[in-house]
Amino acid sequence: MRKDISTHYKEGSTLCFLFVSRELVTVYIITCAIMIVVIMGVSGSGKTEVGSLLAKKMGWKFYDADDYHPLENKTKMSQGIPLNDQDRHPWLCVLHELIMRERTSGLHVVLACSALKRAYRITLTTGKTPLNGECPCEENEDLSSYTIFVHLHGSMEIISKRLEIRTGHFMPLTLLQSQFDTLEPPAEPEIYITVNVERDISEIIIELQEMIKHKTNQTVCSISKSNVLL
Ligand SMILES: Nc1ncnc2c1ncn2[C@@H]1O[C@H](COP(=O)(O)OP(=O)(O)OP(=O)(O)O)[C@@H](O)[C@H]1O
Ligand SMILES: O=C(O)[C@H](O)[C@@H](O)[C@H](O)[C@H](O)CO
Repeated sequence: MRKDISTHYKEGSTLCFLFVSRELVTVYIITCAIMIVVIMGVSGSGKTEVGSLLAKKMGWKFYDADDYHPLENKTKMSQGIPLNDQDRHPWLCVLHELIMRERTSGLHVVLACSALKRAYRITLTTGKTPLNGECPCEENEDLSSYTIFVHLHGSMEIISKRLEIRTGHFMPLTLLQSQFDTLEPPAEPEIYITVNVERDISEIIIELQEMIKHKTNQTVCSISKSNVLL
């Protein structure tokens, strides 16, 4: 009869199980990669609110891409001028470097980032883009199989109502239409979840936790088994 002698030990994100019988040791190693959860969507869709709360609940790290915009980008937006591909490129490269660094930190990461176009999401995950060439990073790794895009989806009507009452933010409501015009919702082969934001935040978080758990099991955990004869 098999006896589980070590039950399990946890180191980083790897779980190891040893099963010992009279003549055989079976070693199962389950490796779950560090996940990058990008909370994306138009301005006012709730990226900061949902992303920070989700990270807090899960004990994960949280970053807000707005904190990494160069001053010129923030100035432009606050003057009511939408950013273009050239404006966003260096910012996306900085974010790519950030999530690459985080891959070795041992904690899952939540990044709130508009990531409106497919090409922007490619830059985020690979450091490359069909629009502007490669990022000037020392090393680029393709993180697409470890990245889940959570698209916060809501109507122009609801989101503009929320922005009307938001205070102390550089992004004006007048830019909302251009955000919707630029948006390319995520699609296969991207790993993504679409969440309706037109309900209570606590409901959104509960649903997201479940959906992320499900996606994580599907996409980034692998199991290896080996037998050692005694
Ligand atoms: N589910 C929700 N129900 C009600 N209000 C919400 C919800 N989600 C976010 N809000 C509110 O809507 C406003 C916009 O949310 P938030 O600032 O998180 O959006 P954002 O996507 O990060 O915007 P930006 O990209 O412009 O920084 C905030 O005032 C926030 O408190
Ligand atoms: O790609 C973009 O146009 C920007 O990231 C914007 O989405 C703003 O940063 C954000 O909405 C303001 O917080």
